[in-house]
This record gives sequence, C-alpha cells and structure tokens, in this order.
Amino acid sequence: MKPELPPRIAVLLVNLGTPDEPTAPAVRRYLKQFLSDPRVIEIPKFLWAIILNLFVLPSRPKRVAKAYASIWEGDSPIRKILKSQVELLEPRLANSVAPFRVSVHPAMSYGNPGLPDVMDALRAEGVDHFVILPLFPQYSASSGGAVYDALTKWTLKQRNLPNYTIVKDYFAHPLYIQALANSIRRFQEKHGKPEKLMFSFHGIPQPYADKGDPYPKRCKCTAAQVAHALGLKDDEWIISFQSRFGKQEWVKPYTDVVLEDWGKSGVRSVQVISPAFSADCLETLEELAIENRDNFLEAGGQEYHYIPALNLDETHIELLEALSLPLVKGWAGTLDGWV
Ligand SMILES: C=CC1=C(C)c2cc3[nH]c(cc4nc(cc5[nH]c(cc1n2)c(C)c5CCC(=O)O)C(CCC(=O)O)=C4C)c(C)c3C=C
Ligand SMILES: [Fe+2]
Ligand SMILES: [Fe+2]
Repeated sequence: MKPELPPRIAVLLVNLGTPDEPTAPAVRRYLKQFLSDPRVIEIPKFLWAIILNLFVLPSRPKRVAKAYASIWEGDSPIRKILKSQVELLEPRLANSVAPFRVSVHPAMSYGNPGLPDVMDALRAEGVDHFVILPLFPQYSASSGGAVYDALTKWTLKQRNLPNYTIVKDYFAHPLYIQALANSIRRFQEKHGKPEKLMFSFHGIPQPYADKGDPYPKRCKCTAAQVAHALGLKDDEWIISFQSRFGKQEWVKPYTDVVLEDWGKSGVRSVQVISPAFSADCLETLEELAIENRDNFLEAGGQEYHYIPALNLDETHIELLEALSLPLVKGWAGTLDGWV
C-alpha cells in the first residue's frame, strides 16, 4: 500500500538569525538566545550567565536596536534576502526528481523562522527527507556547528526520525569563487579599480581557532582563490576580520584597524567585500558600509566602497542549486520503489 502523495523532499536554507523587530525588547530576546549558545560563547556557563544578564543584556540591545532600525527594510535584510533566495532556488529544484516533489524553506539558528519549528511544521506535512544547507561558506563551530547542534537537539525529542543530510560548507566551490570574482568585476566596471581590495570576514575569538576551528584557514583559502581568479598582485588585496565582540583577542588583522592604518598612511581608495556573508545583514550594511567607511574617511582615506554580498546573484543561486541538487537526487534514488 502506498500513501496518496509521492514522498516530498525538503531543502532548508539556514542562516544565522535576526531579531523580529528593530526594537530593544526584540533585540534582547534574540541576543539572549544567540549569546546563550555555548558554541558562540565558550565561557563557563555560570560565569557567562552573570556577565550576560548583568552587563550585556541591560545595555547592548538598546544600542544594537538603533543600528538595526537604520538598515531595516520592512523586515531584517538577512531574513528578507533568505526568503528571496528560497523563492529563487525552489523552481530550480521543484521538478528535478519527479514524481517526487521538492520544496525549499528558510530557517534560522536563532530567532524566526527557527530551525526546530520549521522541522516540526514540515514533519507534520509528511516530509521524511531533508537536505540542510547552512549558508556559511566557511565552516566555524560558532556558525555551522550551531546548526548541527540545533538539529541534534531537535532529533532528541523525536521518536520517528526523518532522513537528513547536511552540507558542512563550500569555501572553495568553483561556483562560489566564480560568483565572488564576477561580483567584484561587475562592481569595478562601474566604480573603477581601488588601490586596495579588502576581503573582510566575520571574525571568531583567537582561542577558538587555536583549539582547532578551521574557519580562518578556510577564509584565507577563499580570499586567495578569488584574488587569483582576478589576477591580483599580493599588495593589491588583504584579508581581515570584523565584528569583534567582548574583550578577548579575536583573529587578526582587524578590519577597523587596517582601514584606519591605511587612511593614515595615505591609501586613497578601498573596496571591501565580505565573503562570509551569503546575505547582507547588520554586519555588512551597518558595520562595513557605514561605520568602517566613516573610520577610513576620517583617517584620511578618499574613496571607500562596500561591494554587496552575493545575495540573489544568479551565480549564487546556481551555486545553491549545485550544492543541494546531488543530495536531493541521492534521497530520490533511495525512493526507487515509488516509480
Ligand atoms: C562571540 C561572539 C560571536 C561569534 C563567535 C560570532 C560568530 C559568527 N557570526 C556570524 C554571522 C553573523 N553574526 C551576526 C551578528 C552578531 N554576531 C555576534 C557575535 C558573534 N558572532 C553578535 C553579538 C551579533 C549581533 C549584533 C551585535 O550585537 O553586535 C550577523 C548579523 C545578523 C543580522 O541580524 O543581521 C551574522 C550574519 C558568523 C558567520 C560567525 C562565525 C564565523
Ligand atoms: Fe556573529
Ligand atoms: Fe558588528
């Protein structure tokens, strides 16, 4: 006996997360969830609970809510872009393994739509096969690792488990490198070539890297491949790390420090791209496009451009298809009895 509908395969595009609204209470709820994750903050739980509740949550949300308000577009950009990425990817996959249906869905590690809620809803609709694609091109325990954790925590509560596969990352995938190189070329056709091209990645604390997080090495690999594809000389580009949080040392060099040094030492024009972000977000639209721009210009720089994230670029969506389609086909292959 077969069920009425042929099985359906769901692809989940997962990004980090964002608050529901650009208000202090909503940012507080989001930061509480995000910063309580031991993958993100590796300080002993009890000590961190005191610091978080006494020092971080009473003050930071107010300031960060203002930054969110300055970039909000009816929704948080990262969530808006994620939903559009889903809409563009779904038709590319929908009929790829007919008669099995494929649907694509947005999910986030923190905030909404939360990964466990998305999994619950799709299970209730009868989905038994998942392909999970975290949109972190360079794996870090603090980004991609947290997606594995969220799934594991969810499975602990299930009796009837689904099938799933997860893509760890894609820091050197040829379509990813090509998408970044094309985006830079297109940008420079309009704005000309700068003296320096900066690849600014979201940072992680240095101790995380020392303990074996492969993230910084993967960032360096991505940047070097893009620089090679563009034929850049060694002194025409640099890799740096942004978005420091807290007092400990983070991986270096720091984006803001490099930009200030450049401004002071007579570098006139800079373009900045941030390959770790698959969608523009607070860390690019506010920190890179506004804050760091001001730092560079105040230090003496003349021209500063932020090159947008890959967002809805056609090659980017092609990349998401290339990453998910073989896994969708793999699950369809296990459903042979249906044909
Ligand atoms: C120790 C703290 C943090 C680690 C480690 C960290 C790693 C990390 N984060 C991203 C991607 C994003 N982070 C974003 C915002 C953000 N990140 C931290 C802290 C750490 N991130 C904070 C506190 C915040 C919130 C803003 C703030 O309070 O300053 C975002 C933007 C989300 C948005 O709503 O737009 C993204 C995306 C990666 C990829 C990563 C590890 C490599
Ligand atoms: Fe972050
Ligand atoms: Fe930031």
